[in-house]
Amino acid sequence: MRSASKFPVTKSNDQPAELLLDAQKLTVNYGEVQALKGASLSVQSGEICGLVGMNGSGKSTLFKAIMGVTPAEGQVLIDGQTPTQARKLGLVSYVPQSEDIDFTFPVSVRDVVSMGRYGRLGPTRRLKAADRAAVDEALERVDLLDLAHRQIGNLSGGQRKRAFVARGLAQGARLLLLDEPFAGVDKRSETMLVSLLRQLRDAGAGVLISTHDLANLAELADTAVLLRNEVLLSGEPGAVLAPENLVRAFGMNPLGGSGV
Ligand SMILES: Nc1ncnc2c1ncn2[C@@H]1O[C@H](COP(=O)(O)OP(=O)(O)OP(=O)(O)O)[C@@H](O)[C@H]1O
Repeated sequence: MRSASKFPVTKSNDQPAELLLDAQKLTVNYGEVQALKGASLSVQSGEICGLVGMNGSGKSTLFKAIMGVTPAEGQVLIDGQTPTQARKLGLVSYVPQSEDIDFTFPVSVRDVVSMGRYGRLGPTRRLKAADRAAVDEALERVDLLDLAHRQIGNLSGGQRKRAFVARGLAQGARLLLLDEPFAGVDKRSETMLVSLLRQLRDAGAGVLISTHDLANLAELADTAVLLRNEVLLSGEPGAVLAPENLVRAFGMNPLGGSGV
């Protein structure tokens, strides 16, 4: 088990960890609703961080604030860059919740994965041989090469998630943000996604992932953050997900038991 993100993490190749996400005091208000209140968290290279909280606790808002697509008070640095700059440089890849994606859009699976290369292309957006090779490799890694021609909406839930993760692979993003990647996903896709995330982590990427699958989070994540519109607790998953903390975050223990 790796140490909490507050402390230095040493990657398997003994390279010192780099701070890939530094989010400080993020506050987001939607009119009267305070979705985020001074939330701070960090993710280092070689770290999978699990974001946990009940419905409405601000997880999706946090992802959008990190990406710079929802206005927020506070500061975000992605590999030392502002979110806008980090998106331009292809440093960060975001897989939103399925509900936030228009799957009727007339694009193929290959088109979606190719979008990961757009930041590197000129204004014509014409893929070069190296871009096509990167797209093919990403499709192969998520086992979607055979379905590359299909319209994105004509995939299963799990295949769609794999397509969006492949976009991040093709991009070579250093930081991956995944909002509920296991929701509505078949077992095979879930196993493949977990294996991919571990490979990316071991290659030095940073991963922030929200999930309701608390039972398996401690095995997947190196660190965990408990959110209830503010960060209640962050650190080693076993400690963060202790029953009494889950009761604080959810008002009950979602894993069962009395909790306290
Ligand atoms: N565009 C919006 N306008 C107004 N309120 C919003 C908007 N988006 C989110 N909210 C509110 O902000 C709060 C946080 O929502 P958010 O979607 O970030 O939570 P979440 O933890 O991702 O929830 P879930 O697990 O259900 O996806 C909720 O009270 C929600 O109703």
